[in-house]
Amino acid sequence: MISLVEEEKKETGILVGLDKGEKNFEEAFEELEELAISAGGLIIDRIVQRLSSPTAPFYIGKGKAKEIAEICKEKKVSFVLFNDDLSPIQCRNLSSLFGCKVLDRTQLILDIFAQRAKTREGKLQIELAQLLYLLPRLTRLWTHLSRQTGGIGTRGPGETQLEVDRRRIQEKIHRLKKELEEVKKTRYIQRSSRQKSPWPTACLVGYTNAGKSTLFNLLTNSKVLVENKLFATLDPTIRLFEFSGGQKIFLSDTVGFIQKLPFHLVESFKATLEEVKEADLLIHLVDISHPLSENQIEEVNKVLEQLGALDKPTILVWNKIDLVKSNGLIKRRIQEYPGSVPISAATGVGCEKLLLKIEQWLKTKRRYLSLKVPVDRMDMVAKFHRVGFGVETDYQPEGILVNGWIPLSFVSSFEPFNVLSNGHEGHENGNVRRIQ
Ligand SMILES: Nc1nc2c(ncn2[C@@H]2O[C@H](COP(=O)(O)OP(=O)(O)OP(=O)(O)O)[C@@H](O)[C@H]2O)c(=O)[nH]1
Ligand SMILES: [Mg+2]
Repeated sequence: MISLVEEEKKETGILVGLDKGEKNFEEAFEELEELAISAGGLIIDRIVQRLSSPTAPFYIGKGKAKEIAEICKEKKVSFVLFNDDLSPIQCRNLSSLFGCKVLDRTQLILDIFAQRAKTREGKLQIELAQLLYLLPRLTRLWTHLSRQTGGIGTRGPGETQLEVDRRRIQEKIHRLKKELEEVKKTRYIQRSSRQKSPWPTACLVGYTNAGKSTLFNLLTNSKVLVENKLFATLDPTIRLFEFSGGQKIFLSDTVGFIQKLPFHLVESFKATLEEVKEADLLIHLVDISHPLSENQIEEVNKVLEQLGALDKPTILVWNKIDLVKSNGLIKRRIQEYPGSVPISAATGVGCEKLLLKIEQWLKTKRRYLSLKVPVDRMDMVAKFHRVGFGVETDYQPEGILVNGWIPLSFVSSFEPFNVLSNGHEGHENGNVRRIQ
């Protein structure tokens, strides 16, 4: 529970939205408030201006801007947060009129990321995104910010770099990019050692707060931070998950997506998001209880497209079914999205079905082989054991009989041997089964 003292320490701010008549304005505005709260702010007022399009100098029109300036003075607010991105000029005009920090959606998201970044990679990426965003906005406006002592929108390079000229920022961007290249190499080495393993990687993706880390923890018995906050997870975590039948899969929990995810952020986080790009399977989690769940799917798909990962095999998972009162909604969603799976990562309901589905998918990546290997090729028997699962061996004087499930990419290396059966039948838990 938050104590009153903590409440007092929070920065107070006003939300300002421009309602251009687009659908879902209200929800996007609510999401902005959630973001502000996630960043540690306290929202004391929400102001909506209806205009068909923003005005160039003041975004919401000069009259409205003056009204807000009055409120800022009266209530001593420390920031005014806008629901869209502001141009550098709008930002400068508004902050000199309000006499406090003026933030837009992108800056806020960057700020949350800066608060959450824990690893060196995460910190480098967010710093790069902030500097890229800052560069075109580097005007006199920032001198007033540099006097602020921390707080929303000023973390990271804000306080220290603002008075530094463009050239030095560009140098820093260059350096960060180089450091990130190094990080990328390390990640690449880690990933290629995983790729040499016979087990594929599945990546949990989804809108922020969908429950990815909750499901990850449940399945892998891990303790990744779970919070009812936007962007709780920034750094990817990977664990090897073993099914009861013996198959395994690398499971990766990663950063959540959001609508209008700042472009620089996606660019800077490419090293992290490469996990998504390189994954063999995506598990797309959706909060079924969210009124805009379908929009969230679209937003996630947009980011996946930006990453070139939209065409990957994907299992759509409706999470948080424990929060849904009517079974009708769940049934409808499954009909609308054939093949999707309803679960509750919190209670574990439905997770068995999800695992079964992943297991079925894993099978499609493997083939059942049965071979007779000459006795002097024990190395191949060892390889069969290393890459296969459900492997059975029978030593006979004229050769070694082995059978089991082999990844498709390894099948050709066994082909020179006497393949007795290839993809037709398999032994599983002692039962012979026909495989399509
Ligand atoms: N009722 C209910 N709550 C859930 C369920 N799954 C997750 N939550 C809650 O939803 C909130 C967000 O969960 P996380 O697992 O942190 O979500 P995430 O997708 O990892 O979020 P980011 O890392 O921010 O992208 C937490 O408060 C969880 O306890 C569920 O099945 N039912
Ligand atoms: Mg998470």
